[in-house]
Amino acid sequence: MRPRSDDPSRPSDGNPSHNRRTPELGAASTPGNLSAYGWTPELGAAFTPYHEAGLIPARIVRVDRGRCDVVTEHGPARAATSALHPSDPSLAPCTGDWAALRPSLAPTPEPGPNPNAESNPEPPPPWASAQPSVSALPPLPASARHSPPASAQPADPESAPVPALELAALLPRHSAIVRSSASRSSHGQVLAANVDTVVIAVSLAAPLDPGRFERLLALAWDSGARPVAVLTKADLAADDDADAVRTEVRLLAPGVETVTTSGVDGQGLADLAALISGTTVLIGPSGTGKSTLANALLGEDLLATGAVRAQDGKGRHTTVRRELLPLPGGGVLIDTPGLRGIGLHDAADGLEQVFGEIEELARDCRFGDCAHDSEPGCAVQAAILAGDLPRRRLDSYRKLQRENEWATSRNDARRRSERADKQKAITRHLRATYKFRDQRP
Ligand SMILES: Nc1nc2c(ncn2[C@@H]2O[C@H](COP(=O)(O)OP(=O)(O)OP(=O)(O)O)[C@@H](O)[C@H]2O)c(=O)[nH]1
Ligand SMILES: [Zn+2]
Repeated sequence: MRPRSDDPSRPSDGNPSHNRRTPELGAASTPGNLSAYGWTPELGAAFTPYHEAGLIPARIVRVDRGRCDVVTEHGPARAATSALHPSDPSLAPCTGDWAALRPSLAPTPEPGPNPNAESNPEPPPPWASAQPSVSALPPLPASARHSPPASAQPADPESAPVPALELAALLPRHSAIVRSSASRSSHGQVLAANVDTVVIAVSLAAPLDPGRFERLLALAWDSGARPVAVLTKADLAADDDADAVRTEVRLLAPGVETVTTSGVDGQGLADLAALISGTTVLIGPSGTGKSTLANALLGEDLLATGAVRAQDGKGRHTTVRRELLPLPGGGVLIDTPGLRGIGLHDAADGLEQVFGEIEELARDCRFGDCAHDSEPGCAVQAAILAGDLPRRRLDSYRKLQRENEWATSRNDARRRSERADKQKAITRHLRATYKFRDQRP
């Protein structure tokens, strides 16, 4: 089992053994430190130009206003995100992103009381002399080194000192979990980047909601990651009921690996650990046991489960910390609050994959644009009549398509209006320029 010393988000709890973290960090700060967070030779190759420019690679652990927690070869650090301001929020830095860091151009204020710092002064970085393998990289400025928050409460970003590092660029993502945005804006919001495995939790203690499962499956496929279905709370289900749900899930998700688990008797947890690889996220309805699974995979109670969850001012339960945590068997787990209760966004490809049998039938419809209603020669309706396709599947497909089209069209409308705004701004600028020129003597 890997030592957990490089875990940037482990809360300090006053336990003196945890306060010995800094020297341990040094020991773990070989390039292997970053490979525990998913660094690969391919990323190394993609990073070459940044490396040549003197930038250092990092993975984003958590983002808050203007700052983010990252992990680098040298250990955890804090970096400003202000140098990156993409007009499309879906390109904003997010948990799981790989980034290139450079020393911040912003003046570093006097080191004041840092709410993130531990009470004991930090010794000089042990990697500076002990790790020749990393000395080729610029060492982190002292003020950028970062200790995990002293409590689960996130530090007030306004009062924290300006980090001495900033994100200079994000590496291209190979996958992303995107949520359709809240009503104020119509951009998709990326909840996790560079995800390899999406674990969809389905509770055996409640009746299966096929539509909800199909929606999550579409989202998983659409992210570019590999879905895995986990049937949780096996201890609460009669064997026959569990078998029925398993059969239905396999029908809904052909080719998707399925495991049955219980957080109470531990069944299936090792199988799940063996099934996931790379960067993993857990999605599923509230109360299905995601935190319980996460804790089992992590081997520690790092994430709050239902019983001890904090409540925010609105009386809602919230998972307090946004995290990216290395797993004992390799790989990392991302658990962000937004991943809970996720919707659908631009997931057309994922939907076609989930409803592959309908797409296949539709190829035999007489009309290319058949809506599968009452068109003559509709192969989909024929399959329903013949009992080969449950009507519910077609209804669910349509419902999710409508939802997806709505999210997509909102996004398109937004892009159009942004283009128009930009054009107006240019016109205004030109007008002002002409006016200035015309007024000159
Ligand atoms: N009997 C039984 N209870 C479980 C199991 N897994 C989780 N629970 C309980 O179910 C409740 C919800 O579990 P969580 O792990 O917090 O569920 P969650 O999916 O993380 O919930 P949200 O954070 O609301 O999304 C808790 O009371 C757990 O103790 C299980 O396998 N068996
Ligand atoms: Zn048809």
